[in-house]
Amino acid sequence: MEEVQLEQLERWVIRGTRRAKQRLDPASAAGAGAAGKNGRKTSLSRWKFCVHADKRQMLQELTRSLQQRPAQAHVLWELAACICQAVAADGFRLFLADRASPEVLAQYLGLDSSEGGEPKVQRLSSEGAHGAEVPTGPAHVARTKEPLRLSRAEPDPRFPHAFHANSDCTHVLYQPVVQPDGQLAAVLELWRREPGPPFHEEDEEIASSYLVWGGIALHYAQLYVSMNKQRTLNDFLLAVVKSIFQDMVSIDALVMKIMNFAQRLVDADRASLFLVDSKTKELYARIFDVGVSDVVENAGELVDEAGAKQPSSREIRFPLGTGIAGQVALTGEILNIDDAYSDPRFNRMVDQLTGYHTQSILCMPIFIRGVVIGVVQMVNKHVGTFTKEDEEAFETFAVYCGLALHHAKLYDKIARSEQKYRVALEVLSYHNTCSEDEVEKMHAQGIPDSIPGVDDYYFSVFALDDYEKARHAIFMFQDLFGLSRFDTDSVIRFTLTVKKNYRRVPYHNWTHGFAVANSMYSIIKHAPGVFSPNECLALFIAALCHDLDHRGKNNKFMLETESPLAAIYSTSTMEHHHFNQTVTILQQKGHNIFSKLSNSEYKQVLGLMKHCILATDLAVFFPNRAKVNQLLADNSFNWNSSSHRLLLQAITMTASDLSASAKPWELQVETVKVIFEEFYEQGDAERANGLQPIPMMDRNQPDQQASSQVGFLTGICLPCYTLMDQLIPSTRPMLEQCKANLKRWQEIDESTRLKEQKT
Ligand SMILES: Nc1nc2c(ncn2[C@@H]2O[C@@H]3COP(=O)(O)O[C@H]3[C@H]2O)c(=O)[nH]1
Repeated sequence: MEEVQLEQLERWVIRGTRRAKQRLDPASAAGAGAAGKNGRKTSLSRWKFCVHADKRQMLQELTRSLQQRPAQAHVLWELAACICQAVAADGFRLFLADRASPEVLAQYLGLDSSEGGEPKVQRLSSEGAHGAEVPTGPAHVARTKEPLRLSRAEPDPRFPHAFHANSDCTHVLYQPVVQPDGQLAAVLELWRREPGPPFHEEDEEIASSYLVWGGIALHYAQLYVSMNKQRTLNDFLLAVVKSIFQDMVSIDALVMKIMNFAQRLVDADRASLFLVDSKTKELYARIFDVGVSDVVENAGELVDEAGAKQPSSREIRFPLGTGIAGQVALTGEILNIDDAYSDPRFNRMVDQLTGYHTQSILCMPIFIRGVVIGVVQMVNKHVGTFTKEDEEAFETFAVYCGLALHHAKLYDKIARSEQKYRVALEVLSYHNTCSEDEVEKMHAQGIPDSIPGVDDYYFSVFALDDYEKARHAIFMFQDLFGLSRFDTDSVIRFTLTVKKNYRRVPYHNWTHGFAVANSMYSIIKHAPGVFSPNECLALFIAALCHDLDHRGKNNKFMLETESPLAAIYSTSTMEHHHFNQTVTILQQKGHNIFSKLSNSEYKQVLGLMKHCILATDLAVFFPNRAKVNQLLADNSFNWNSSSHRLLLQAITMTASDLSASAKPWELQVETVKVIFEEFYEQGDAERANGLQPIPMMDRNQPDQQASSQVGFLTGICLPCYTLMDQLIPSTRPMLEQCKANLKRWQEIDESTRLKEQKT
């Protein structure tokens, strides 16, 4: 616009249009050219200076009206008024073309000021519907997309009814309004009365030239309208997505909102949502008749006067495959039907039931993971029938409807399984907590003030029954921490419930849990001041609980057999579970032994306990050992560093966990017996699962025991107690006994080999 004169641009466009016409239809273009030569001068200069020659002004006016009301019909109306003035016509009529069937014209009557500026149109059809006569001139121009000039004095035999006897117009010019894509947008009719001159080719040119500019305005009008529409749509979709994530509870309201918007978007009279009942292979109305004031939501129920929901006797439900909706549900394909009653698939039953008259239908499937779960139906477009554009817009909404429903289903599922989980937990907690009788009994019996020898590194746990072990555990707790900061009943209850939550497996049972707690007690007792009181608390309770609910199978087994536990925790699977079990017990009524701790202390102790229980995974020991070794080699172990202290706690946990290897020989042998029994049970289970157990777990290779013990003590236990000896020298008896046990295992291994060589 800055580089080129308006008139120059105009000439180019007109010439360009002519050339295109010539290419399409050389004969008629040559004829038109000849007529031009024989007729009056066709120079544009003649009208250039007339009323609206300043098209800049016209464009400005059009732009202004566009901003106020960017509807295409209105822009055309404004343009027609300009042309009418420019060619000095006495009046005009504007016929709008239907994009789907351009030969169907509707007369645009401008804006109705009585209805707040609503556009008024009168539909015309070839039969002259609504009493309106079809003017044959516009119909002809709509077909040919060529201008047409008629005069009363020179009747054209093709249009015998062009001039009414009672109308005073004597000359008419019909001008097609064609869009850049070649689609007919409208036909403009201009007329003159006596004594006005007939229209000439020059008038056509003037009109064409205006239409060039009008085309630009129209183009922008459409861009503006679609941009606005898109913005509204985007805003709405964003709101929908937000709602899906934010107010999960009001999903019904959300679906309703989506339906309402979709209905307005495609200008439908009613909208409904049907869902597939996969059990009965039926469709039923979930939301029916959006668009009327008393929408029936969940058509299986109706709301009575008092507001109570009552089952409806007229629930809308029909078999899959019946009707348009049923067809869409069955095939998963969109159906856009102009006249429902002339479609054999239409199910008239619903109209009979509701008394409503269905005309046009736009029906769309809703998919969840490729399966049709329902259909959305838009009924009766207010003007005309549903277009391709409606289909496209509607498709987006169907996707969002699906998304909302999918979320609703998932949410419902989650809510239900949460309830189920709670019920299961309730049942479990009843069976997995100790009885009040047991608490009472322990209470009545009392906790001894001292138990000689219990803090000895070589203390034997085998002499005690399960109940006595619990009593000893409570004693050790009381001895380490006193009972002033703790509720005695909670400590008793907690210990008895921990006992109950160890399974009856050969090795990882209550005896082992108790033995590890006892070793931890001995370490703490022999090293006063090494650990802080809260560290002691975490270490002792972690040791007592460190194998809660162990199933006698290791982490590798859990992973290989795809246990749900391994799905939750891919590393340190069982250790995470042991810690979770500990927390679960603490949360049971009357079990929170830490209830008197301050919030920050509680948090600290629980955090340390988690660290300590996770440290019993031997996979964690190796890197820990390397780190501590390095610190000791560098002489940089810092007792005030919290990370160094965490490392020390982790090694102390391992030392307690493996303490059977540091017990006198008879106790070591007794423990190894049950360890191997458990290993063999795992080996059996692996075999049953089609896996080959490692030799140590293969009950057909019992000769492996001594050599495995040599390996285990050399590779893990000795390094652990050596570290402990360096960090806490009072633990030396553990190291010494471990060395002695290793020697015995080496001897046995040696003799086993000799026996093997002999046979
Ligand atoms: N071979 C062997 N393994 C042991 C012995 N004591 C403990 N373990 C293993 O060391 C592991 C330490 O962590 P877990 O208690 O989970 O499981 C234990 C056993 O798998 C033992 O005396 N011999």
